[in-house]
Amino acid sequence: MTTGVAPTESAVRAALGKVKDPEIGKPITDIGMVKSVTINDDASVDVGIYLTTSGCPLRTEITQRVEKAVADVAGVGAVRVELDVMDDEQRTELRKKLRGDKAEPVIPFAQPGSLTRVYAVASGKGGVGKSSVTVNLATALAERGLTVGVLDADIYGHSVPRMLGSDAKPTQVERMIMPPMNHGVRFISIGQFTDGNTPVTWRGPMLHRALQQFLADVYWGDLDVLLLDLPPGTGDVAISIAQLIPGAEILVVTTPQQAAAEVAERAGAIALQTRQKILGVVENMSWLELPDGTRMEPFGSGGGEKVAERLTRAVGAPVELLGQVPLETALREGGDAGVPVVLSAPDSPAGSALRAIAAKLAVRKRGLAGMSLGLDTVRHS
Ligand SMILES: Nc1ncnc2c1ncn2[C@@H]1O[C@H](COP(=O)(O)OP(=O)(O)OP(=O)(O)O)[C@@H](O)[C@H]1O
Repeated sequence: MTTGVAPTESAVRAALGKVKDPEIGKPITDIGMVKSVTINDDASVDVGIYLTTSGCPLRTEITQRVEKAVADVAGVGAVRVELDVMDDEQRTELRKKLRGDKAEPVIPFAQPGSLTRVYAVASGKGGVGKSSVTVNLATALAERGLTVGVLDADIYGHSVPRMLGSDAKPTQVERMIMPPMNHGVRFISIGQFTDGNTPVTWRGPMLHRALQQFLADVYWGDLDVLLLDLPPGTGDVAISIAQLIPGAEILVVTTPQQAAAEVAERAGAIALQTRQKILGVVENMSWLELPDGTRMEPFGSGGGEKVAERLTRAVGAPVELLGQVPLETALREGGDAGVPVVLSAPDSPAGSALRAIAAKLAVRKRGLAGMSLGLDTVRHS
């Protein structure tokens, strides 16, 4: 924006202070990424930027953000961005800045005072739409302005990256893993660390260690919500999560058809055993809307409500049916195309239902999650 007024370095630096690194989510001026600012006589500006790694997949985006911010400063002519890469010392500095000086990474969500709500999405069996619900809720929450992460811990299915429409790999800065982001959602999947579609057959301690790493070594930033896509059924992963993040709450996804008693019993048993709170139930594939507007219920009806009722009795605290999501081609297509239905067809019946569930989750108070379990009473009754 050339105005005849010569641009000042402080104005350019102030503009750079508004540019955030897409992965780290902090201003580039705060994390040592601005190497130099040179204002030339012809009002053009040269900006030197340090990338965290040479293979940084976001170099183009960072360059564009910097160019745009600087070009908007009064008096600035052409903008040139020159990229450089941090050396080891600078990366260590960055890690310390983000992580503090701790030798061993800790799980931020397990620390007292953590403000991140952690929702572990579970189902009694596979194929009920657990990953679809996770990804859509995450995207809808991000749309509402929340900072959201998804950890795909479904070691059998890991479909989160596909459903979020990104095959980007995480980058690594020192021992920190930077999660890629799409549709405003940061995500990490076991699938990003395995070759192709090789199924992962980790069990027990190895799996526990992998989860611990994903929770501690990944730089998630200050999340409002972290959603965990658990493998179907109950087992090692649910127990590990409860140990690693005691405040995580369980969100149960079921279909109307599922044997309510069975699902509720298992989820309830896990919650009691791990002393976790059950956030609520989402019924998926509830009905199919026919062209004439009538509803067909291929999987029967009432499953979600029954699961919620039984869970309420099992844990002795109210468990709500948070919503019912109809069967819809747009939802499946959105998952396949990597654009969740809450974005591709937000006003479709499934898109609206999922957004309404996200709205319920969004208004829950930060930091209170899992604090009052009320389960001790149940254990003794
Ligand atoms: N409401 C719906 N309408 C149409 N298709 C759906 C709906 N919910 C899920 N699907 C489709 O059903 C298939 C299974 O869904 P998804 O992968 O989300 O289930 P899952 O419970 O996570 O399965 P797994 O745990 O085995 O990975 C996907 O192809 C998905 O697009």
